[in-house]
Amino acid sequence: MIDATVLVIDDDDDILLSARLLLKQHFQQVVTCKSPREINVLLSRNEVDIILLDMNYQKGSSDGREGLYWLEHILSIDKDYVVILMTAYGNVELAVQAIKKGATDFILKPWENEKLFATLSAAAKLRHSNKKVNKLEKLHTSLQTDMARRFEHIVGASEPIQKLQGVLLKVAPTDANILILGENGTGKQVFAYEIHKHSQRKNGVFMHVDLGSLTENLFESELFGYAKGAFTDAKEDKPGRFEMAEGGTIFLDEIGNLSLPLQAKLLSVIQNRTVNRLGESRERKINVRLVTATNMPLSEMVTKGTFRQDLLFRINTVELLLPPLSKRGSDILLLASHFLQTFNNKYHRNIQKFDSKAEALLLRYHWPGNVRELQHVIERAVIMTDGLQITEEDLQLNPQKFGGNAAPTVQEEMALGDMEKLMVQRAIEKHKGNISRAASELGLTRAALYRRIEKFDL
Ligand SMILES: Nc1ncnc2c1ncn2[C@@H]1O[C@H](COP(=O)(O)OP(=O)(O)OP(=O)(O)O)[C@@H](O)[C@H]1O
Repeated sequence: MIDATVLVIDDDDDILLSARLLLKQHFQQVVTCKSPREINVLLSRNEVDIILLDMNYQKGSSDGREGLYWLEHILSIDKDYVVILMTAYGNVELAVQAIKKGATDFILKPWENEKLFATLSAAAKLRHSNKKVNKLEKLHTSLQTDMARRFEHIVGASEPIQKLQGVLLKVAPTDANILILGENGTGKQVFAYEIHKHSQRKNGVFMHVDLGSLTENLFESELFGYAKGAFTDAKEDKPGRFEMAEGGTIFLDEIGNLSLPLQAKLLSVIQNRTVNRLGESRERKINVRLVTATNMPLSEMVTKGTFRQDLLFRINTVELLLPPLSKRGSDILLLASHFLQTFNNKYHRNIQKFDSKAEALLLRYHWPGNVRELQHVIERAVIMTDGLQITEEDLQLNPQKFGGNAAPTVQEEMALGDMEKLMVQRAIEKHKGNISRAASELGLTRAALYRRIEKFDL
């Protein structure tokens, strides 16, 4: 039984009866009616998928004009209705005209049952895939809107940020590969999305892939996809992220974390602009714009032999170096006000501003965690503040972070929690704020390390 509702419209009772008898054996629901004037009511009452529409209604008419009129009317209600026209007169001209106006197919009366069934079951398939595409388009639009809301826009009026925005606007519309460098939390992802938003691909997908979180095993299946049976759990064919980003932008974050063998695999995809799903020999062409980011010093890594020079040359057609927050002057206050607004909305608060001492502290502090840290500090302050202004105390900034040498020494009776905090602090200092490296030294994932930084208020 085909899961579709067919509406048959014809002024001849015999036709309606034989259509009903035949079609109800195969289709979930069959609705019939004698006059196209009932179309509006019928379409609003039933979830109709296919409409089988006669071309002539008035006695003696055979030019099919009425049919064309009602066809247009139906498609003006919803262009995705699948309409099959029928007529007793074999008129090729009319068929062509009907198809041009959006009919899906045409059938001659008297019909052969097999032919009618074949036409309608093909129509049901078409309707089904139209519905699927519609659903996916809606999902895509809502994801895009959601994404745009999440990233909003780049906040910053300082000279370095203005310059970067100028470069961004120049290179975004080209298809050049862009490498974004900068410490953790400087806004690499925000810039990557901004590039996408100003590119020719802005209506396509923006696919973010955190390479740092992919294990060696998952890398290929996740990025390039796999064929059914390629490995035990491969129950069906699955496209990889490159294919899913078709026509859009793929943002490969933490590219400095890739091992040399994986760098070679990625290079070959970028060079050939094709992917091979695991377990499949076929090469699939890809059309994606590549944006990459890392907080690691890729040039130094090339010198040390831990990053391939040819891969670096492929990805860095244009390089954007995001400055640490402490080098952005009064952007700190702009960003702080921006986050104050965001969290006022989120927590239904109405805090007006920062008092002058709090502002001075925000400007003085050196922000090792950059914009992300500022965001967390303001969120916490919005939650904790009782008054209408955020004070120095509300910011709860750790004075140890002002100097470099204030780290505590290990004491014999140090509590476990303090010990953990000290280890985390030292690892971050040792790697100059490079979270990925500190995390790998501590044997933690980046997310786990971020949780500890939050927990210990570092
Ligand atoms: N210029 C900016 N304007 C507004 N928000 C920003 C800006 N820069 C960063 N943010 C916000 O700060 C947070 C951290 O930014 P983002 O994730 O882009 O940093 P990142 O450099 O990609 O970090 P990581 O290296 O840890 O992945 C995000 O919530 C982002 O929305």
